[in-house]
Amino acid sequence: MIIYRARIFDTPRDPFDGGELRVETDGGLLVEDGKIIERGDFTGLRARHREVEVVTLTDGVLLPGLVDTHVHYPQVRVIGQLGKPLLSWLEEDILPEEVRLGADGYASEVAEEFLTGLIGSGTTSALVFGSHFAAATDILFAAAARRGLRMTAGLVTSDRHLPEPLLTTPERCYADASALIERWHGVGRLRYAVTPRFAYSAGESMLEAATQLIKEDDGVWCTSHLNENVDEIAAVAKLFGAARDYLDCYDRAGLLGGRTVLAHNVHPTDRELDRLAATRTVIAHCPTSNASLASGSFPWRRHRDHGVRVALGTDVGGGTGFSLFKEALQAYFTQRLRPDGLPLGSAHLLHLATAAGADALGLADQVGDLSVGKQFDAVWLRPPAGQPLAVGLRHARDDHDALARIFALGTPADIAGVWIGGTLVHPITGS
Ligand SMILES: O=c1[nH]c(=O)c2nc[nH]c2[nH]1
Ligand SMILES: [Zn+2]
Repeated sequence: MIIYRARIFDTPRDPFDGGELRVETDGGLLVEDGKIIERGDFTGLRARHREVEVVTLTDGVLLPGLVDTHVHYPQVRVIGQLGKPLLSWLEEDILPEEVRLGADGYASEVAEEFLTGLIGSGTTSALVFGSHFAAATDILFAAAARRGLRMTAGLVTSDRHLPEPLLTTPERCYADASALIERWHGVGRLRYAVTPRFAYSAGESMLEAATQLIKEDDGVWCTSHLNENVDEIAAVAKLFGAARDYLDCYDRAGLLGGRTVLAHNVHPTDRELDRLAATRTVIAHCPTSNASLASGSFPWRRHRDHGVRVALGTDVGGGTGFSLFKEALQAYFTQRLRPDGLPLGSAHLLHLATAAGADALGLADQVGDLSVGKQFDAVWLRPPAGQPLAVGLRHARDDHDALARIFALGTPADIAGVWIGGTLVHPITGS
């Protein structure tokens, strides 16, 4: 057993529904076998457990592990290709890089870089777009198992409009994905997600192959893209003549539901929002990507008014990095700039980057906050002395203000420690 002593912030209840920032100013978490078994004021906890080792994290703030609901493994080396819209960005910058993952050695290096980027940014759970190559996707799963990441991922599948090496057939998709499910789904912290890239590149039979995989193993997840860019939406409408709208391409195949996460939805119709809510399908909102690719600004109020579940994704490499602090801040900026924008405070941002993601990924019983019974997935933010975040934390008016400083100023360089299931996965430096 270990007691972690820290200033602890988390949001067990959604601030949109009356929840508030929960704070332990000098708190303690008693952790056994990776699970939090007691929580409270440090002095009281210590008095009840005098023999237990104490890890002192009192400088800085301890947060729940961050949850990224949409991020692309093969794109870590091409983050930051600025100035293009979705389809030309994919064709010119992204897909040529994704072809390179056909070489296993290349894929192994990229997998390590990807996981270092995620974990070093405080992300402890993620829904990850794998590679179009089964071997490269297998390499990702193996690397994530070694690092201990709580990861849901899958083989990305397409049968049109992409470079030939990235294409497959519904039969091959089914066989390759079945083998990966057999090997990885439910192993440790890993799960499988069927991953048709988007309706533009995955035709009806490819979507149906995905549905068949889900039907055969009802614990398998599903992820794809939706309504990101106006030209993409027009192209999809031409390809799926019988579909009512973009969402209907997935709906007709039977892919919607509470274990499906669709990225973007920047340009939804009201009918699509109704249908997303009725099926409990989650939208992964990816604001830096939406701004960088000029896809549009996320109509979050309409999603809320319709009752659609929304979580946060970095969408690396359309997004500009792995940090969910930056991503949440961009979500805040986007809503500030919209006439109908949702007012977001720092507690909303923390909830979005942690508990909302855990709920979206069906992990709310395990992670998302630092309550008793949850796994010890945690991020220790301890900015270097004298840096703006250290100054900001010292001069913050109150806890909400301190949390706002974290979102405004926090970067991976401020993260001193990351734990997943009680195991330190990103070293505590200099303490
Ligand atoms: O943001 C995105 N990134 C991608 O890699 C992609 N592929 C299809 N649609 C996409 N959108
Ligand atoms: Zn994406």
